[in-house]
Amino acid sequence: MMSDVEYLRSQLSEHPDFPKKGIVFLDIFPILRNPVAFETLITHLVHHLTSHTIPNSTSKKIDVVVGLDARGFLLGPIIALRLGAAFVPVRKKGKLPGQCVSASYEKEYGVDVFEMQAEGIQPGQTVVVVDDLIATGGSAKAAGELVAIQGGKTLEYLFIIELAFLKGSEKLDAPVYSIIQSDD
Ligand SMILES: O=P(O)(O)OC[C@H]1O[C@H](OP(=O)(O)OP(=O)(O)O)[C@H](O)[C@@H]1O
Ligand SMILES: Nc1ncnc2[nH]cnc12
Repeated sequence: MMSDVEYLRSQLSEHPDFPKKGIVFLDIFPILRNPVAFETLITHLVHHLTSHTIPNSTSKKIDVVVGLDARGFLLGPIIALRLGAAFVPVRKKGKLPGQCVSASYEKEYGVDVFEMQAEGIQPGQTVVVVDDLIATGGSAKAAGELVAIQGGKTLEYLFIIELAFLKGSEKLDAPVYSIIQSDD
């Protein structure tokens, strides 16, 4: 029988030269189109978070799930509801009302800015950051900075896919958990 990981990997689709030449785009949407695969994905991530497997974590209680614009919004709220935690979005600059904190991050061309509402995280709260994929780690690093500015403690960064050869996890201030690692 296939493991969860093998099953989820079999559901991904690869798109060479998208959105531009030289990039192999890994598409998670086939998983979301298939309710059995989507349930397997969410159950796998929630089980990971609730089964004492976060390295160096003294408490398994998670106060806040932070999801990254845009595909982290498809996973974060579901995980937060299953944990009984808050969901807080990180959005691209200029989209969130009220007082915000901001952090810049590097994209392939130039810089972009992420924001979080200032009341999103209280000092001392425990946080996991969720996104579909980590490539260079720039987006996740900026999200971690927003958590730290607010006095939150990031316990872990969670992804479906890690492009391991880019070593994005080395930029981050907490452990990374990814279901699928891609080495090319
Ligand atoms: O590790 P990094 O090099 O920062 O790249 C990872 C980010 O890139 C993708 O989003 P993208 O910036 O394409 O934006 P989108 O979610 O709006 O499509 C992906 O969903 C991550 O958020
Ligand atoms: N190769 C890739 N596939 C999907 N999303 C990405 N975001 C950054 N790199 C990506």
